[in-house]
Amino acid sequence: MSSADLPVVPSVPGSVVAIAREQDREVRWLDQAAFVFPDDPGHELDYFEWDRTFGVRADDGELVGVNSTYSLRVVLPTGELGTGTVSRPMAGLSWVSVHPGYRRRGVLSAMMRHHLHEVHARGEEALSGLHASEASIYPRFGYGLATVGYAVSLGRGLTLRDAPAAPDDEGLRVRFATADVEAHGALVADLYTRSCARRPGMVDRTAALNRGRFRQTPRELEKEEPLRILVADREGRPTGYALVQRDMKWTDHAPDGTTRVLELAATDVVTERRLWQAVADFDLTSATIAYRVATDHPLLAWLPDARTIKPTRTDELFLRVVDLDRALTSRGYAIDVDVVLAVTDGLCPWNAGTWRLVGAADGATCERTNDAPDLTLDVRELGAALPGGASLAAAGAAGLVQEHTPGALARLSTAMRSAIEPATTYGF
Ligand SMILES: CC(=O)SCCNC(=O)CCNC(=O)[C@H](O)C(C)(C)COP(=O)(O)OP(=O)(O)OC[C@H]1O[C@@H](n2cnc3c(N)ncnc32)[C@H](O)[C@@H]1OP(=O)(O)O
Repeated sequence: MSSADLPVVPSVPGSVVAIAREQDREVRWLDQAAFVFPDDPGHELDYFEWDRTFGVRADDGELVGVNSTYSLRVVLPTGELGTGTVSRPMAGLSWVSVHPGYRRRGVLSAMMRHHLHEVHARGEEALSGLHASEASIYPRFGYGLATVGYAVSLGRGLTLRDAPAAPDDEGLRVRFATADVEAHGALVADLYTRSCARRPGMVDRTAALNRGRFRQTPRELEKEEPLRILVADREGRPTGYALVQRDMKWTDHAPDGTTRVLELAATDVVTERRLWQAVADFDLTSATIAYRVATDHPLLAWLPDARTIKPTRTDELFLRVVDLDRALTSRGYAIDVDVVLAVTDGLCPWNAGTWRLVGAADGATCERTNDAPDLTLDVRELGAALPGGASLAAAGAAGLVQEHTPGALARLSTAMRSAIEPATTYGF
C-alpha cells in the first residue's frame, strides 16, 4: 500500500487526495474561509509544490481540508561544544486549512497522518517542521517546540555599547532601494543562505519561496509602501541586507511612522550591527518593530537597557522527527554520548522502540538495540531538542523524560545543546 492510499480515521467525512494546480481556486477559497482573510486575485500560489499538496474531499466532492509541503532545509548544531552548524532537508508543512463547517471531525488528523507517512515514504527528509497558528494544535502529532523568538520594538536611533570585536567599518556602505526580485532576488537568496549557517534553527527556503519574499499584489500596493531594501556591501561585495516597510502616520502634527523589519540577514557581525542601526534610524519614524529575533541576539547585548525594547516571547519552529535514526545522526554532538533511548511515537510506529545513540562532535550512529534503556521519552521531546535550544534536562525536570541511569539525562542534554540559541527568522 502506498502512503497515498492510507485509510483515514473512520470519522473523517472523506478521504485524503492529491490536489493539482488547476484546483488552486478551491484551495484559496478554503484558506480564506479557514484563516479569515479577503480574496486577493493577485496572490498567486506559484510558490506551491503541487506534487506535495494534499487535501480531504468530502463524499460529495467538496474540498474540506488542504495542506502543502515545501522542500526546505533546517540548520542543526554540530562540532565540538556545539559551535558548528550543518544544514539538513526538512519538510515544511504549511497552508493547513479545514473547512469551518467540517471542524473537529478528524480532517486535520487524517492529513497529519498522511503527511508524516508521505515524508517517510519519500525518504528525503528525516524531519517535518511548521509554524503553528495556535500553539496547542501540533504537539499531539509529535511536534516539539524547537525555537522561540522575541518580538521587539526599538525606539528611533540606537545607541549601542562598544563592541571591540565588531568595530565600525568605514568601508561598509549601506544603500537604500526599492526591493525588486530581478535586481535583488539572487543577492537575497545567497546572503540569506549564508546567514543561515551562522545559527541553528534557521530555515532555508526554495527559490520560489525566495521570490515570494518580494511579492506584493496590486491590491497590497494600494495600501502599503513598496517593499524597500537596505543592502550592505564592502567594495561592491554584498554582506547583508534588510527588507523593510514603513507605515507613516502623523500624531499631533508630528511624524510618528513605524518601520517594520521583515528580514535582516548578514554574513558577519559588523554588517549586522550596521544594518540594525540603519533600520532604526529612518526619518519621520518613531519606532521600529521586528519579529523572530533570537533570544540571545547581539542586539540584546549591545543595548544599554534591553528592557526598553519590550521583548515578547513567541513560539516559532515546531519540529517533528519523522525518521528517528536519520534525524539523530544528521548532526554532531557537543560532547561524546552513548545512551539507550526508549522512544514512544503514536503516529510513526517505525520510530517507536529502543535505540542506542552514540554521538560525537563530527557525527553519530543510532541503531535498534535490546539493551535496557537509560532514558524513556516521547519523540516530541527529541524534535524540540534537535536544534540545540530546548533543554532535555529541563524536559526531565518537568517530568517529561524518565531517567533510568543516573547522569544519562544530563549527558545527552549537554550533548544536544548548541553554543548559541537556535532561532528561526523566516516564517513559512
Ligand atoms: C502549519 C499550519 O499551517 S498552522 C495553520 C492551522 N490552520 C488554522 O489555524 C486555520 C483555522 N483552523 C482550522 O483550519 C482547523 O480548525 C484546524 C486545522 C486547526 C483543525 O482541524 P480539525 O479538522 O478541526 O482538527 P481535528 O478534528 O483533526 O482535531 C484533531 C485534534 O486536535 C484538536 N484541535 C484541533 N484544532 C485545535 C485548536 N485550534 N486548538 C486546540 N486543539 C485543537 C481537536 O480537538 C482534536 O483533539 P482530540 O483528538 O483530542 O479530539
